[in-house]
Amino acid sequence: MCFIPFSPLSTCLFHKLLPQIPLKMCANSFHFQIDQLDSDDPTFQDFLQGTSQDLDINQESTHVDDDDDNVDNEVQFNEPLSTINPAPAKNHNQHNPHNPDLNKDENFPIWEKQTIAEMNRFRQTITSMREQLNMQEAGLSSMEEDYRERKERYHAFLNREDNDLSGIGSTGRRKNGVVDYDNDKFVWDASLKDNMTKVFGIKAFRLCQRGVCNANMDGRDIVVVMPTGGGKSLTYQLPAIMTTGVTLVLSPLISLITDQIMHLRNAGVEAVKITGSTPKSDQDNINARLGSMAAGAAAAGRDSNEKEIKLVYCTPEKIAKSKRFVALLQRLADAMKLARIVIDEAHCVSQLGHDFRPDYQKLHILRQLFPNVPIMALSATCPPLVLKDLLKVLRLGEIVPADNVPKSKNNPPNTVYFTSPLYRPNLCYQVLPKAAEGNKVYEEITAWILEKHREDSGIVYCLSKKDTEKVATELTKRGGIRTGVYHSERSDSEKEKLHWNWQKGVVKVVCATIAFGLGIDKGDVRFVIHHSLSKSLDGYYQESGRAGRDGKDSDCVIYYRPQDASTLSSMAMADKDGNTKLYAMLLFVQDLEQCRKIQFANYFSHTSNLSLTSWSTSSVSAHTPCGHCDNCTRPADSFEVKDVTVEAWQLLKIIQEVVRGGGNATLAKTAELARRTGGAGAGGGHGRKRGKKSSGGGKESVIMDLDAVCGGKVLLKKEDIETLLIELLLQRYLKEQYYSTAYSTVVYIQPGERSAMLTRFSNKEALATLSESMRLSCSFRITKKNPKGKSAETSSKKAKEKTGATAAASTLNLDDELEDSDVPEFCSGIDNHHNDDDNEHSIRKFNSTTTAAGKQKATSSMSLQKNIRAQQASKPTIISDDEGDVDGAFKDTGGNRFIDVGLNHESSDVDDWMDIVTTKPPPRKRRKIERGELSQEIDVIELSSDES
Ligand SMILES: Nc1ncnc2c1ncn2[C@@H]1O[C@H](COP(=O)(O)OP(=O)(O)OP(=O)(O)O)[C@@H](O)[C@H]1O
Repeated sequence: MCFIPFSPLSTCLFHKLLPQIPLKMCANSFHFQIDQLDSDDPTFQDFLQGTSQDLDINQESTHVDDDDDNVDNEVQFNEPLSTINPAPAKNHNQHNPHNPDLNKDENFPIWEKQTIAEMNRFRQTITSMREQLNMQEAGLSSMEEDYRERKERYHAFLNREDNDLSGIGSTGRRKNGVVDYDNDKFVWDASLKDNMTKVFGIKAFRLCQRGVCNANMDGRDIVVVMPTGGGKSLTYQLPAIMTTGVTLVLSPLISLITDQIMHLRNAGVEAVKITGSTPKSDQDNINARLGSMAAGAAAAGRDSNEKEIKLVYCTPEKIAKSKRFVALLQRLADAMKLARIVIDEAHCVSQLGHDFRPDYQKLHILRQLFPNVPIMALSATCPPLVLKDLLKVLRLGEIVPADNVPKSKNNPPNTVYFTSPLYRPNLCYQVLPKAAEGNKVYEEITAWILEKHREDSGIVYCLSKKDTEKVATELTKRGGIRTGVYHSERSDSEKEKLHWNWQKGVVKVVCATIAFGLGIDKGDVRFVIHHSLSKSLDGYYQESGRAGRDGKDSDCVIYYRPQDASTLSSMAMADKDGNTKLYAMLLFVQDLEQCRKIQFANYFSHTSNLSLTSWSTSSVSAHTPCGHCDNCTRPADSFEVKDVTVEAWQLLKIIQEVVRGGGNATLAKTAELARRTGGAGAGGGHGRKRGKKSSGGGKESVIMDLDAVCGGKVLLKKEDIETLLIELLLQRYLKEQYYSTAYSTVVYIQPGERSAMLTRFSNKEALATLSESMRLSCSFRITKKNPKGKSAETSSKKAKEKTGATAAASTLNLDDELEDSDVPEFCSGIDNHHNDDDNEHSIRKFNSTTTAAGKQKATSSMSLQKNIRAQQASKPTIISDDEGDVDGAFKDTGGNRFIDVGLNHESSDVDDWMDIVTTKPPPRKRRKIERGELSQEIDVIELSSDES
């Protein structure tokens, strides 16, 4: 509304000359409709030209009055009513002596000029006011829309069957001041379901999807932990299409983004991506569309038929690097058009997670830049420290469970935490023994696939790029299986082609490193095979979870042999908590008795904020065996639990002897040595004896005198010895020692902190005095009839009878023992981990459990808690070789003997050198091994001529 002071005379003249313009009288002003002030009107022109000379337009007194309902288009003459008396021309002149006398014709030219100038200024003012008002109108209509929506919700709430007026504040509020997003009724319920079916073709919510959608619709900060394939995408895509504005989704992989965009577009949802690979013209177009959303489409003059963008996908790198994009988001947020920010695979935020991405850490700016925009973090695995880190990095408030959210939003607002049962009953877990020879492994995997899933899609995860190619070739060669290879060195176009071929079923089996799979949305993956162990149980859960996303029965198989542990260990040592995580994985695969589901449940409920209920379903509790995994279905005669106290003592004695002589031994070589295989016969003397010269001339083999060292060879199969060695490692009777060279890391085993509990006995007969509780037992697979011809079942039963109580008692006893040590206490729950980062995984305890047959079996696995403590107590020593020579594996202890038994982790097929060389410390003139020969000769040491 304009207030322009006119002199009373001007008012009268104006009205007289332009009677078509309505003159309104207000309490103290006159109004002319500006619309009718047509500059082309001849009368108006006349007025301007000749008779309007007394208009006194004061530009500076013009102002906008937003409160007035008559908005604009009126000019107000804010003279008092009394002054419009026609008589007052004189008075006017008296009041305003500078005004010329209208009756004097000679003054007209001056007035004319002044008036025209004034009128032009007046017009400009009106134009600028119109613009301002248009913009305000746009803002007003969006506020009206918002208001209408809220009003509807409010009325709907009042009409709810179970409404409770004392809780009103927003939808879904209950009397006791909390919201239950999972169960309360909400005004958008019907529309949510409608859109889910119509747009996404999904008939019913599953897991916590409904609750998450409700919390999203209510503008909450949210953390969602749902299993892979659980349906996390729907929980933000559905609210996105139902709310005003755009949802920003940050996702780590371009392939994943492309996949999501494709699905959304097929569903008719307007989704776009802005990544480094988006062509500039596309980016400009998207930016322009978002810009017009921020400005209000009408104001920006965009095509009204153009669909509004509902989801924008980009990588975290884009946020970290593009100021222009961030500025655009800010404009959207200011215009209340940034509905929410979704962070997919949110565990990548944390360095403690298994997929850390540095650019995710920069996402802390989101809360700073957009304090009012809700943030949603999604993940499939989120251990407590990762969750804690995630909340910290993203500046999210304290978490509250989804069924008990305080109605008032605190500052900072609470984060609503959703978690779903991680147990997926359609996945059948199995650990199969892996043959020592590579060819046999390929043969077995091929046979397994052809027998179980001849026509199905699957993934074979391998440890190295080389392995992926080898396995793929072998599967095709041996079984005609159509395979593809995926690893980080494949080009983008190769990866894209493989994705396409796999989706279409042209490629049946993808042999890949773990780079493959994050976010792959292929529902009918019927099997996931691990050619080697995963580095952690979290990783394994995630990788294996890519099977059966459509809910149909699928297989998850690990081929395991203990030697792989060395390879993994050398890789894990560089990671924070790497060994702790690997040990959990080893406990999983070593266990032949406890249901896999229960193992997962125990692990995750202790290592993450996930309660055990995450592993229960509506029908079964977390500790009810799944009934279909290998351990639930394992025939009783296919494994035996043996008392291995003597064998453990022997192995420790051997390793002790190796170390005493200044040598090192790998797991594989210790197993060979213990069985007196790999070369010459037994010797006497100090337990070691010079063997025959090697054909190379400079090398010398020495075999340990097992009779002298440990009363004879260990009477177990090689693979059983390896299994036992892993068990001893997990129970701190052994520890690892790493030897790093420029090319690789070799893992040796050494006596651990608990070894003295056995090695203090001088001979195996003396072990008989060991109390039952101190004896050790271990489970072994039975692949053939045992040598004595007894049935495996009988022997197994006997063994169990003999050792069952022992194992349990041993566990207890060891726990007691540890109570006095100064190892920190372990606790569960996120809050208890504040000052105990290293203990993250130390709080799980594997219990013996009921098998499918309903029998309580003794387990040889001691409490993992103790294992972890062992880890902390005995941090591995890393010896580094400054020279970087491979042959630097030699360890000079200053004595006369030199023993080195090694394994190169880079090749699992290496026929490792296992000789023990007795000699004085050789002079440092050893042959430098070239890169090409590394895998074959890592531990070869050439002696000087005088010692040969
Ligand atoms: N309620 C539902 N009923 C049936 N199918 C569903 C439901 N929700 C999602 N899906 C389907 O399940 C599949 C997996 O969903 P989605 O990709 O969202 O899983 P995710 O949790 O993101 O998995 P990942 O962590 O592996 O990325 C999709 O094909 C999706 O259409």
